[in-house]
Order: sequence, then structure tokens, then C-alpha cells
Amino acid sequence: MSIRFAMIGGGVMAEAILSRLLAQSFYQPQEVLVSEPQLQRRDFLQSRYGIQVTDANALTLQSVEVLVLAIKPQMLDLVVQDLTTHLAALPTAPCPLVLSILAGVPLRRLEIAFPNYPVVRAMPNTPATIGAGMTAIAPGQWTQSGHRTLARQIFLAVGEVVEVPEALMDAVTGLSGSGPAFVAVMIEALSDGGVAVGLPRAIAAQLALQTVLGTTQLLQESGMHPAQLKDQVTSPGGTTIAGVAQLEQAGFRSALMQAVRAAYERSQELGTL
Ligand SMILES: NC(=O)C1=CN([C@@H]2O[C@H](COP(=O)(O)OP(=O)(O)OC[C@H]3O[C@@H](n4cnc5c(N)ncnc54)[C@H](OP(=O)(O)O)[C@@H]3O)[C@@H](O)[C@H]2O)C=CC1
Ligand SMILES: O=C(O)[C@@H]1CCC=N1
Repeated sequence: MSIRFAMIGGGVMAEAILSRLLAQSFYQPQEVLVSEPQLQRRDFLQSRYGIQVTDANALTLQSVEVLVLAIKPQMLDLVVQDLTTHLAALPTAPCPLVLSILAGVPLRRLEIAFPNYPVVRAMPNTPATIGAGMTAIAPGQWTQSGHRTLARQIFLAVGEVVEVPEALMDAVTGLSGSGPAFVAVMIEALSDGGVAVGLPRAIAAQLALQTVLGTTQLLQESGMHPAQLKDQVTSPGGTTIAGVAQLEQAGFRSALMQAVRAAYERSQELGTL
């Protein structure tokens, strides 16, 4: 069976996407090749998923239908240098769809690195690991509708997908790309708050997690605005409004808004490194 799906970089996000695509039989393990420098990581991916692995990035350029770039943005130039001579030697068509999940790196840079290739810039997030991801995609100038459909199908396998103009991709990165970390910090802090007022750690953690999960599900299923839900919980002169007042005093909303902005600005910076 020939390789149809290749990835450069076999880290956290590569594994998240790969594991779902395999679980849904989108690709068979024998059709997948991951290029990854660390021997231990290669061995792990190979034994866990039954895929093919290599430490030679150039091997990913064989006639695949999709090539995913899943390295750190800071590694892009090095990887492209490594590939350039091989790219020049390849016949011009058919080119694989290049899917980049690199934070910040603009289509312009990717299209220079992969001349005339159809490129889609994507920003998934870690809940992709369990199929609850949120991915935004922005197609490049050489993509046709088949490429966009394929990119959408791949990311639908790991959760929800929206298509946005490329100019919004750094904003997406600041919100849904980095967001899982912000939410995780909030859940941890809620647990800590519970422990501070006397709950055993395990119970506090369970309460915090299920509260966030249940609230999210309620908002999603009811279509209620978050402010409306907050109003429903806050009894006049009650406990919740006392807590909300403290959140406002501590600048909780502002802290979250600033976190998204800082991540957005860092994404912009990463694109220029
Ligand atoms: N983590 C997340 O939540 C998200 C990440 N992203 C993006 O995904 C990309 C990958 O992030 P993430 O998976 O977290 O990072 P990881 O560090 O987990 O994965 C990157 C992988 O690339 C490998 N690598 C390093 N150098 C090379 C090279 N020259 N050739 C091939 N592979 C190489 C690394 O190996 P080694 O460890 O040996 O260096 C590592 O296994 C980033 O660009 C990030 O912006 C996008 C959305 C969400
Ligand atoms: O922190 C990062 O740079 C990556 C991009 C989005 C989530 N993680």
C-alpha cells in the first residue's frame, strides 16, 4: 500500500490528528508516514499506531495526497532548506495538498517554500485528540475546491471546522488554538479555590471539571447567551453574585481578554521569525 498521508513533525498535535484519522479509518496505518527526528518518539508512534516513520523529511515528498507540516514555527526554515533540493527535483504535478498547522506562519511564506503547491493554513486545538477539536482553515491561492473539501474532511475527523479569511488566523490562534490552556488554568484555579475552603483535592477537581463541562454543554444545547446563564445562577443577595463581584474586582474578564490578545500578538510575531 502506498503512502497517502505524510506528516513532518510527530509531536503532540501531529499525534492528536493522526490518532483520530486512523481511528475513523480515514487513512489506513500503512498509508501514513511521519517524519520525526527523535528515535524514541518514532518508535512510539510506530508501535502505537502501526504507521511508517522516518527521520528523513524528504521521504514525505513521495507521491502523497496530503503533507502536514506539524513542526514548531521556529523550525520551518530549517525544514524547508532540507526539502528545497528535493522539491526542485520533483515533477510539478500532481502536488500534494500541504496542510500547515504552524502558529503564525502566513500562507505567503508557505507558498514561497512550496511553489505552486496547494496550501491550506489551519489552526486546530488539542481537544482534537478526542474528536472535540475546533479548527479554522484558510485556503491558499493554488487550492481548488477538492483541496478545500479534503482539508475540511480531515479536520472534521477531529471536531468542528470553520473557514476564515487568512487575516483572522492569528486571532483564531489566540482564542481557540491557545484557549484550551486558558480553560485548563481556570479549571485548576477553581479546584484550588475548593481546596482553599476545605474540599478534598479529588472532590474539588471533580466538581470543577464537571461544572465547566456541564456549563459548556448547557450553553451549547440551549443556545443561551452566557450572560443569561450567569443571571440565572445569581440569586439576589446570594452566593454567586458575591463571587462574580470578586471576579470583576480581580479583573477576570479583562485577564482573559488580554490573554487572547497576548496569544494573538505572539502568533503574529512567530510568523515573522
Ligand atoms: N500544541 C497545540 O495545542 C497546538 C499546536 N499547533 C502548532 O502545531 C505545531 C506543532 O506543535 P506541537 O505538536 O505542540 O509541538 P511538538 O514539539 O510536540 O511537535 C513538534 C515535533 O516536530 C519535531 N521536529 C523538530 N525538528 C524537526 C525537523 N527538523 N524535522 C521534523 N520534525 C522535527 C519535534 O521533535 P523534537 O521533540 O525532537 O524537537 C517534535 O516532535 C506548531 O507549529 C504549533 O504552532 C497548532 C495548534 C495547537
Ligand atoms: O502555544 C502555541 O504556540 C501553540 C499554538 C496554539 C496552541 N499551541
